[in-house]
Amino acid sequence: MEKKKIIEVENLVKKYGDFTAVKGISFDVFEGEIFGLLGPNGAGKSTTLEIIETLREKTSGKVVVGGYDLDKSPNDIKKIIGVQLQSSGYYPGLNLIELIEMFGGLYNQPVKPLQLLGMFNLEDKAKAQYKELSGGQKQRFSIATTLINKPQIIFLDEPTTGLDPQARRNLWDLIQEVRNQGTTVVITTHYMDEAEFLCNRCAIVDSGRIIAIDSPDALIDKLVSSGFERKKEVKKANLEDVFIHLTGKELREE
Ligand SMILES: Nc1ncnc2c1ncn2[C@@H]1O[C@H](COP(=O)(O)OP(=O)(O)OP(=O)(O)O)[C@@H](O)[C@H]1O
Repeated sequence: MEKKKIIEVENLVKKYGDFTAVKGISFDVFEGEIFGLLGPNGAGKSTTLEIIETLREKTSGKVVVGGYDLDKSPNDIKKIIGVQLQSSGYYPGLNLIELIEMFGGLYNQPVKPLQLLGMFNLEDKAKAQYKELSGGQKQRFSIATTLINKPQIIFLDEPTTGLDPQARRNLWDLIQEVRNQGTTVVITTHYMDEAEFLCNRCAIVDSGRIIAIDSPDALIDKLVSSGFERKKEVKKANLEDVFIHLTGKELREE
């Protein structure tokens, strides 16, 4: 079956003054996949994401999201996407239930705060304020809020940065669950293990260009077939396995 394109990016360019941060990149995201943008600091990942999210002006190129052209129908795009807010967007006086109700009001959507919080293991924190949450809980809440307007696509910019191994793995499961429920996920990350675990396909971005795009498996196979070998023999476990084995999989932040 032909996979349906939900995001089409063609020859996207972004200049900041004389500096060209995004140098004519093109890629498609298919419906129902987890698509990763990987790359070193300053590669242009966030810029690209923010343009697709309608939060930043592009210099040139074409972007189509859910069939809507960014130049003609940015407001239609806004309605079908879910974006993580900066922490400053969470009014300090409100608890998690009240925040979800407020966003539901803004999006004109009926919400079931406790059900949403339950999906993200936050029902115990329903009456807490955002600032009282641990790092992992904050990330889970911010991903939960991306779902309030029942979007077709959510965008996650480095969702597990700064989290401990248990919280990261827990978030990976949640992101997969969101995708399994039918939402397309676009994610940026610096963690290659994360991309390998989560992404159906990923684009590797360097200095504003896409230098490779495929499934993690295919990218690895291509490197191996070129004769690449790891210098050190790989052990059957790594230090993270030791850590998880010793400290368990349960979340520690509660
Ligand atoms: N508002 C801005 N004005 C000028 N230059 C900017 C602006 N925003 C980003 N840049 C520059 O554009 C380049 C790409 O930045 P961007 O944040 O998109 O990279 P990134 O791949 O997301 O990096 P990181 O992994 O560090 O988040 C960087 O060189 C950055 O300094």
